[in-house]
Amino acid sequence: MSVCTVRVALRVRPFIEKEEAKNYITFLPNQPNVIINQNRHFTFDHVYSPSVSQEEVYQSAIRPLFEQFVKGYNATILAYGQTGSGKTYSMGISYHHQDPKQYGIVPRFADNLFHWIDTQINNNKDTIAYRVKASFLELYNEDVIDLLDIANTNISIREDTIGNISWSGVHEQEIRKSSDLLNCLYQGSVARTTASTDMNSESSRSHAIFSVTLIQSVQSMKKEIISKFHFVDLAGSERLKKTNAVGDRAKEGISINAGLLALGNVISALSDDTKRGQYIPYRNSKLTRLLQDSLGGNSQTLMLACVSPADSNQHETLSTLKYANRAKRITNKVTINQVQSETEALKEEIHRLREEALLSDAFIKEVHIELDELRKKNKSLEAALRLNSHIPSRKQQKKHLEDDNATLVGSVSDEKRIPVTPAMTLARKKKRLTHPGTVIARKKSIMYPSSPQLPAPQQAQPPLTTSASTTTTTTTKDDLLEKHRQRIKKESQLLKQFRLNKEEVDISRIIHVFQSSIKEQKQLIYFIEKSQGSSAKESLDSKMKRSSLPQLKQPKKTTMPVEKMNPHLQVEIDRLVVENENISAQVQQMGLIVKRVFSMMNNATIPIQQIKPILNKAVVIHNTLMKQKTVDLRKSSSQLDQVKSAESIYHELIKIISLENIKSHPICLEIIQDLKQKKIQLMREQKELLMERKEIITKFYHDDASQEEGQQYMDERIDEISLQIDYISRQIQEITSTSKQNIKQSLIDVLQPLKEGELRALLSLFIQQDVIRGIAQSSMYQLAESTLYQYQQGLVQLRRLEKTMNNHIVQGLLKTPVKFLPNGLVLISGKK
Ligand SMILES: Nc1ncnc2c1ncn2[C@@H]1O[C@H](COP(=O)(O)OP(=O)(O)OP(=O)(O)O)[C@@H](O)[C@H]1O
Repeated sequence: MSVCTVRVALRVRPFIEKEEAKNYITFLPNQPNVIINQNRHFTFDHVYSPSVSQEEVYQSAIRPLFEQFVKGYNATILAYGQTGSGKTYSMGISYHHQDPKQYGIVPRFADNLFHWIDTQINNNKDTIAYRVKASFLELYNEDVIDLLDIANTNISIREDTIGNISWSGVHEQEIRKSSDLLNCLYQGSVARTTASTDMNSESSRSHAIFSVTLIQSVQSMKKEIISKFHFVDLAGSERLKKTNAVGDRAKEGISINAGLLALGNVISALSDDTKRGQYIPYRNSKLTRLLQDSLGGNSQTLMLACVSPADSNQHETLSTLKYANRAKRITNKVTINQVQSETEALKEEIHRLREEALLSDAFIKEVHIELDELRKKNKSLEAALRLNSHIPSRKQQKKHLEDDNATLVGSVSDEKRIPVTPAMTLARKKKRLTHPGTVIARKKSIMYPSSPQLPAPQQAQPPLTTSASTTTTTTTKDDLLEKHRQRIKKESQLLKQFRLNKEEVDISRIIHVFQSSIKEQKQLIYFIEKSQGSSAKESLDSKMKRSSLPQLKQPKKTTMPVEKMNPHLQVEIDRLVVENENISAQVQQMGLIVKRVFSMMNNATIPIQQIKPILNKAVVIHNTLMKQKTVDLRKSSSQLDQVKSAESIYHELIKIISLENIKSHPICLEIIQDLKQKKIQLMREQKELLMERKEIITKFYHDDASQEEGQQYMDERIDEISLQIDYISRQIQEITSTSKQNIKQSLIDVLQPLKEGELRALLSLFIQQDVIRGIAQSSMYQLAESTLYQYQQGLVQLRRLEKTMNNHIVQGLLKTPVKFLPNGLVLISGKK
């Protein structure tokens, strides 16, 4: 990584027709210096007088950037200057010149690039593949427009983890030859918003960014070098009065100035050594956001400051020179974008995996908790079963089995008391096949191997209860328990047999036998629970609950005794169980996301922008969840609860998204504080200017023509400051408002804590701004009517708010008489 400063080139265009050739700029031969009015010196990297040709500008200022661009560095040229100062002409963005000598920077760059690629291909003999893409964006009234695909509305600005800015969703045209690039330029410049103003018959009313991407694929090393070149033609900075702009044109002017003001603030922050490393207000406008990489980021940047030589534009020229002077001090940190695509992909993958791991960890925790609970329940159920039906504990069972095995050798079973389980049947079949010498003790009884080392059949067991031995028509709980006990015993015997005769055993059959056996056990438990009434319901609930654990693998379906269940009910239960599982998992995911967002918001080092994708993810989850809500959930109240909790989480999300909480993010508080300070400072400045202006106007009435210049200067400054205050006010309002629909309420919130003096200042400021705008749009002597009308309208609007304003100071203030003075000032006095 290397550090380089923003380079600045000054270009002074020739006089144009309507300008009086009265010069005030002095050029020093062979030196990059200019002197304004013989007293202000400026030094830049390049200074071009009106006689310098397009070719000279390209070769001296742009060619070095081109050389870096093809090595893999990003590059940006920013054309800055007042309306009609020659930005579009120099950049060549509005490509319609027939004379090649008049070609601007971009057409020359196109030729340069494809000539270079041809040479490379000839020299490198196909070891590197070259691809060129172009995009063309326009920023008009804070809307980003894709000039190569006007219908495209998917553009967004993204910042990766190391701060690189990328624009996604922008249409990128594949370029194969120089003329393709020029076609793009032409297509885009036709679509660009231009209009005629008093200062330029074809004035660009927007900021335009033409970008060329070069992708060099080094095939042997499987790596790519991607570099971008942005050509930025900024809209002209203009003052409403000077351009005589009204209506839409005036609105454009305000928006253009707001963008340029934000750009100026970014330049100031970056060029101020005392503020190095501090917050840079890139987010204040789309222009600065789009250009974030070119200012203080990973790009070699050249500012082409364009000025008019005309004396009448002296003020604008001076302000452009000051602007450019500040830009000189900005340092960028540039790196070659090697294998950028691969590293980006890996970074994203790591980020994604980290997030997944976080979620999985949480799920696993939840699963463990639920498992523990289930284990506890299982224990108590077993204990209850033992209590009810004398089932021996596992320890007892083991002992019992050992005792039984000891007595089983050579014994014969009683067919009435020993139920035949599938395992036993298998044993019988297996014996028939493998041990021809089996002795069949009785009809229907199980078979026992004649081999002495194999376990012999047990003796008939005495009935556990009297009913078990006497009742054969109705199966009682004790019958079943007895059956259960016998089955355990037999399974154990079978296992022993299998262990001894491994080579003859088909393992899949063993599994099958044990599966049937498990099913049998479940039937038994179900029967017992059913016979215990409410306990059956509990069992079903617990099964449902067990199934609603967050699933790391495929969810298991609840196995119910098929012959005891209504098949429709079984299907319905299965469906609900699966739904329940999904909802539960999603609710947990959302919960985690909300927690994460809250913790992120309390961390001042995390930019708000990083939080947004996570919120979006949560909203996607929420939407799927809400679709499921339409499913008939009457049968499951637990699911309704889940949906309700999902809704409450969603409302939390909505709050975050509507900036209610982001507002209290430390960065936001800092911005608001900063803006308030700036606003107060500007208001003070404006007050002083208004006083000065008043004096000038007074003198002006005394026919002191020499004051005209001063008055004009004041007007312009007041214009500028009003715009800045306007812009800052809007920003404060945007940041402090809870939602767009609720601006009135938030205005009250902003006004309520203000002291009376501050409120007066604020209101008078609003009114004065109206008056100033009125002055800008009408002539000095006819202002009274229109301004008074505007002023009255403003008051009506404020009074309308009065009802909703629960603040006696505001109410009192609105009743205060206000005097409209003929010089355009408004007197708000507390006294009648
Ligand atoms: N160096 C130059 N040589 C000859 N003519 C020039 C030069 N610079 C500008 N012009 C002419 O001056 C006029 C205004 O220039 P241009 O449209 O480029 O201004 P601009 O700064 O882009 O204005 P806007 O911001 O309003 O778009 C055009 O007619 C253009 O041809």
